[in-house]
Amino acid sequence: MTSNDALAAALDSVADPISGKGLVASGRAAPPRMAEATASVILDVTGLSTAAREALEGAIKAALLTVPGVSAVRVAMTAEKKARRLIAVGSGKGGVGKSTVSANLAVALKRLGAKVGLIDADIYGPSQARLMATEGMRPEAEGQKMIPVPTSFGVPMLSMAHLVKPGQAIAWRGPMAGNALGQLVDAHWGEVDTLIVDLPPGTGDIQLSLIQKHKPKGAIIVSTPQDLALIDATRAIDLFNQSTVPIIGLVENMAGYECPHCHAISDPFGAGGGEAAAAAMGLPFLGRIPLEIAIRKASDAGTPPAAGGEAHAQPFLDIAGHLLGWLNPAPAQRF
Ligand SMILES: Nc1ncnc2c1ncn2[C@@H]1O[C@H](COP(=O)(O)OP(=O)(O)OP(=O)(O)O)[C@@H](O)[C@H]1O
Repeated sequence: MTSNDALAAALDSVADPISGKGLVASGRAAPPRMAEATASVILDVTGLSTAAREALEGAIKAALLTVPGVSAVRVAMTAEKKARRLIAVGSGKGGVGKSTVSANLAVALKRLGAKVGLIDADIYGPSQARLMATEGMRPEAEGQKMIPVPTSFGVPMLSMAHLVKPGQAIAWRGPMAGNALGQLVDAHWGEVDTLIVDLPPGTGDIQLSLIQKHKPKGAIIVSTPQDLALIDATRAIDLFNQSTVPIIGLVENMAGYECPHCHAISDPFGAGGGEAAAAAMGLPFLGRIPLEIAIRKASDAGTPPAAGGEAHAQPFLDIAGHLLGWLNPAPAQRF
C-alpha cells in the first residue's frame, strides 16, 4: 500500500518554479491519485514556458517514482484558458463602412496600448486583408490551429481572405461558415486579449454562430445617417438585444462630407442624426466619422487612417477610448 501522505509529500518536495513553494502547497497540483501502481498528477501549468513545463514534469516523475509501490507516473497538464474578449462590429446592411471602422478601431486601440487582434468574419466578402495590407499572406499553422498574420500596425489578424485565392468566390453554407468562424476565433492569438470581429452585414448564420458559440463581450453597431433614417440599423440592434450580448454603442459613419478643397463640412443627411437616433434607441453614441475621400484612399491603399496623423486618426482614437472605458470602467467612487 502506498500512503497518500507519502505521495503528497513527494510531490510537495518539488518546487513551483514561480512561487518557490512545494507544488501542493502552492496550489499548482492536487495530491496525486493512485490507480494500481500508477500515480496521476493534475498540474496547472498557467504562466509556465514549455521548457519549464517539461522540466517540472521530469522532476515530478522522478520524485514520485521514489515512493514505494509507484511504478509509473502520469502528469496531466491544464492551463487556465486566457479570457479573451470579443467585440463584435455589426451593421444592418452592407457598405456602411463596418470593415473600415473595425480595422481602424483595432489600430486605434493598439495605439492606446491595448493587446488587440482583428478577425474578418465577413466571410462572404472579406476586405480586411486589403485594409490592413496583408493580401496574399498565408497564416501558418501550429498543430490544428492557425497563427494570425502580423500587420505593420501591431495588430495581428485573420481573415478568410488569407485562406482563399484573391477574387475567389466563397460559397459557405451555414455550418461550414460557423466552423470557419471557429477556426478564426480559436487561433493562436498569444498575448491578444481583445479581438475586434468584423461581422458580415445583416443577421445571418455567422452572427448567430458568434453569439451562441463565442459569446462576445459586447457589440458595436455601425450605420450611416441615411441608414439610421431608414432604420436598417435596428435589425442588427434587435439581434443583439434578443441575445445576452450588450450593445456598447452606435458609430455613425460617413456623417457629414468634408470638402477636400476648403475642408468645410456639409451634412447632406442632416447633422446630429446619429446621436439623436442612438438616444431614441437608448444606446450610447460612440462617435461620428466624416465622409472623407482621404479615408477611402488610405483604406484602399492599406494604410488605415487611424495609424496616421492626428486629423484623420482622431475620430477613431475617440471611439477606441470610449470602448476602453466600457471595457475597463473606473472603479465606482466611494463616499
Ligand atoms: N468615412 C468614410 N469616408 C469615405 N469613404 C469611406 C468611409 N467609410 C467607408 N468608406 C468607403 O466605403 C466603402 C465601403 O466601406 P466598408 O467596406 O468599410 O463597408 P462595409 O460596411 O464593411 O461593407 P461590406 O458590407 O460590403 O463589407 C469602402 O470603399 C470604404 O473605403
